[in-house]
Amino acid sequence: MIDKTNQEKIEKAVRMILEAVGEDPDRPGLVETPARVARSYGEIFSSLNAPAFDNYKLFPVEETTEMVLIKDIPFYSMCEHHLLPFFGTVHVAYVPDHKRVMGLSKIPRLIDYCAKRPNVQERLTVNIAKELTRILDPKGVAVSISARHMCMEMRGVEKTGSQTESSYYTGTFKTDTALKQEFLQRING
Ligand SMILES: Nc1nc2c(ncn2[C@@H]2O[C@H](COP(=O)(O)OP(=O)(O)OP(=O)(O)O)[C@@H](O)[C@H]2O)c(=O)[nH]1
Ligand SMILES: [Zn+2]
Repeated sequence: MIDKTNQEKIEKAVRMILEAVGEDPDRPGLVETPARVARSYGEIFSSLNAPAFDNYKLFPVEETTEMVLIKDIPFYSMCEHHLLPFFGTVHVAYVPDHKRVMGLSKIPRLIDYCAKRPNVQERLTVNIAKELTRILDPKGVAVSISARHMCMEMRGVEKTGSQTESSYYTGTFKTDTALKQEFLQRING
């Protein structure tokens, strides 16, 4: 949520942008636009004003499994260079330690937390792994992201449909080649 002062700040800025690009911010279709944009920025960048991610539950287990993998998690973020969206899917795996696992729904929540701020894809990839490590201290984490960047599609080089892939591995995913292969096989199969 954005407070009243910042809501008004964004509204003023959007009004100025509309004027600068040659629009009439007072025409009926646009009069509510600055306020709408301000509210939507409140959602799109919601993690900027949020405290550290603490909305999770850890559950004790009698025996830990091998890799826990959640794949094809959709995400939306904003490129920090152009403030245009980039979006796609995240695959996250971790090997539990300390006989505890994370509530499954909290992993997509954690991804949203990392995504809802200005980003580059590489930092988003690393941040997801670092947050999971902070929370779970697992034996290893693997994060793979495949995304489409609107700054490369609707402007600039205009490479429609191009996909940017990034990955980050820690712990056993770095040291155990077979484990990493299994992760890659599972996300690609
Ligand atoms: N590494 C990385 N680069 C990104 C990401 N999102 C956007 N970019 C790039 O950031 C760069 C910014 O380059 P600049 O030359 O400053 O900006 P620009 O003149 O708008 O560049 P063009 O997009 O090539 O027109 C571009 O090459 C974008 O493709 C990202 O998530 N990761
Ligand atoms: Zn961009």
